[in-house]
Amino acid sequence: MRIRPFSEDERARERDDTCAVRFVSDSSVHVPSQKSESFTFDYVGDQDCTQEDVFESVGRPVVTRCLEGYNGTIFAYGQTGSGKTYTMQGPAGLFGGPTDPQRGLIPRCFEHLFDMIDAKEMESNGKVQYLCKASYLEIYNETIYDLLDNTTRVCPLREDIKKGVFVDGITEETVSDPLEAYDVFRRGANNRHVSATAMNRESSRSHSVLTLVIQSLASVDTGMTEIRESRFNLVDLAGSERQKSANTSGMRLKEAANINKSLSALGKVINALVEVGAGKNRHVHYRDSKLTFLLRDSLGGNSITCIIANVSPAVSNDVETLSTLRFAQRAKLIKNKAVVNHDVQGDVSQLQAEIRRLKLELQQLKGEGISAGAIDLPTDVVATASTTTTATDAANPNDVQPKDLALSRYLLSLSLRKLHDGERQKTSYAQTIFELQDALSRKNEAIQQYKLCLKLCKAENDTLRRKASNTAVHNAENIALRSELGMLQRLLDSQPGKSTARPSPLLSPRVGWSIFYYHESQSAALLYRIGEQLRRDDWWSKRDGHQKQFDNDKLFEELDATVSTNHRGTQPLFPVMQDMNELEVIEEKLEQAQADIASLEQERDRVEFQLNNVEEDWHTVLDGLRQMAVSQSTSEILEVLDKDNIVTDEPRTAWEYIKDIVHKFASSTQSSHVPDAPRFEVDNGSA
Ligand SMILES: Nc1ncnc2c1ncn2[C@@H]1O[C@H](COP(=O)(O)OP(=O)(O)OP(=O)(O)O)[C@@H](O)[C@H]1O
Repeated sequence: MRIRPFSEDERARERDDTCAVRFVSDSSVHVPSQKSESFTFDYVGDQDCTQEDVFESVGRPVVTRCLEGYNGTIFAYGQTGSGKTYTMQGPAGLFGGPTDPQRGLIPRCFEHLFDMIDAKEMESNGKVQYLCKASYLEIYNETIYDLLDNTTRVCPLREDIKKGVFVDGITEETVSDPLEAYDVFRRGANNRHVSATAMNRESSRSHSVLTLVIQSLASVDTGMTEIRESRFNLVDLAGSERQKSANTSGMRLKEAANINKSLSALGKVINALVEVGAGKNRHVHYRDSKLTFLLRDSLGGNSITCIIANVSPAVSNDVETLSTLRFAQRAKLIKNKAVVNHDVQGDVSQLQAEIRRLKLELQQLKGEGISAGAIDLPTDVVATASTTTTATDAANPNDVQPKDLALSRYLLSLSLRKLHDGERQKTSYAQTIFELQDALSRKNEAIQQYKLCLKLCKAENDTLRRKASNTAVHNAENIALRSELGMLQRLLDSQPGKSTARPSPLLSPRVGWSIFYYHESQSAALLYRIGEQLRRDDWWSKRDGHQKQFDNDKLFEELDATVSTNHRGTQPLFPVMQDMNELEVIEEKLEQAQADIASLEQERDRVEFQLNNVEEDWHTVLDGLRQMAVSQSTSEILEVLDKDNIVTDEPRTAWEYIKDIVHKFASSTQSSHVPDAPRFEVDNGSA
């Protein structure tokens, strides 16, 4: 674990420069502001830890083992801006060469690697030769790019039984000294996706993997050639970040989402491997991300793997720091099984010679009382040895040379390696079987889901069938209703005084009920109900998707058109209600009309009452006039009436009428005769 120094920004922002991580001992720490959890690591570098310190504790041992033939991987893991790139490469843009104290782990590993290669080659007097090839890739937005190819070529990830997981078509450049290796590294690093985020001005937006394939050819005494090949991965992961604090958007947000997704896949793989290590039966989802699939061997297989957990000293980052420490602590529980990757080659005569020597070796071992079983040789070797021992013994028992002992050890090591390889193969087959079983169970789940879907579809189908048969019943009912309508129509048409003309929509059975417009209200009410039934059927038919059978809307329109053209100038008995709203409007109008009628009737009563009063008044007037006529002449009566203004000017006809009556009374001998009360002409407007 490595804590980087405070950055300028953090110094300005934090209230004091107390480090968020406290040392409990040389190799264990805790984060006081969070839960007091302690973490123990192989090495803890504080803020003063140098690049040299990191190299000595991680780089040197791994490079040394890689030269022996082991695969090796070094990861830098941590929150964005925590110092991963600084640790692996050095300060941004620095490729200053072997003298720069700030250069990171990668350049230092190159230097150590080639120093050791030189030393070994010299020591072996040319019997051992090394070959180094470098490739450099990045995983950006879940796509693998070859960083040594300026065309930013996308490379597919493939799997092969012999080669394992590999990047197809990636550029591999042979490097024979640190300077050539620096050059490859510099070119690739310049092609990386880097951009400024709120947390880091030069944030790596991808995971980068620099791989050195180290091969060695060594001539052994027997004239055979031993080949060793190891892969050394130097991985600078992209930093995890919280979207909120990273303040990213658009493309940056997509990058961040992909980074977080692949880091979460890495976390899950680590967790699963820890559980597998604890004896649990877990499937490890290497294929969930390109990163975990590419580095499958480094994570849980044949590799010596180190993770450098980079953390920030700032208290404001303590949540991320805690998460990094927990990740590293879990990863530390994984136990990989690293083996030397070697093979032996030789021509036929060399191999035959070796077999002869091995037989002698066995013979000697037998002579020394060491059984093949005691050294756990493969049974086929033992069998071959026992069939040939007697003959060899008899021929020349003293022929065994002391150097055959070395050969025997070699044979033993070969056998053990074979066993080891067998074991590895068994493990890999077991893993494949496990993966297949997992895939199978997922397929089974999918099949179950399909079955469920099928069941639901069938149920839906049955419902539709049932509805279809309901529709058939409705249709049958419709036909019956139509024939009933036809019959009613014929009945009504045959009534005297009724029109026998058929409206044209009757040609369409569905519109048969338009005969309302020609029928008595009793029949029309019945037909109206039938029509409503038809409309309801029509709605159900539509709902069930059977509206194709009748284009009812058109028919109803046709019906309305018929109403307006064919009703022979009379109002239809029952208007066609296109919808309930129209019905409501008409009902409202009806209510309004009824209210109007009621108020008119009131008015009529009032007027009738006044008329009665007027009639009574007239009787009184006539009585008065009659009495006056007994004692006074016509002119005298008229004079009195005129003088006292008894009869006003309005209406004038009343005055004329009174004069007429007075004359009549005067001329009448029968004073009891009472003329009728006058009738005034009332014009329509003044009612
Ligand atoms: N040990 C250190 N000493 C001095 N400066 C450091 C150290 N570690 C990191 N820095 C500085 O901190 C800044 C961020 O570091 P760096 O870019 O390595 O972070 P990172 O973890 O790679 O971030 P990202 O995931 O965003 O790429 C850089 O300016 C770097 O130079």
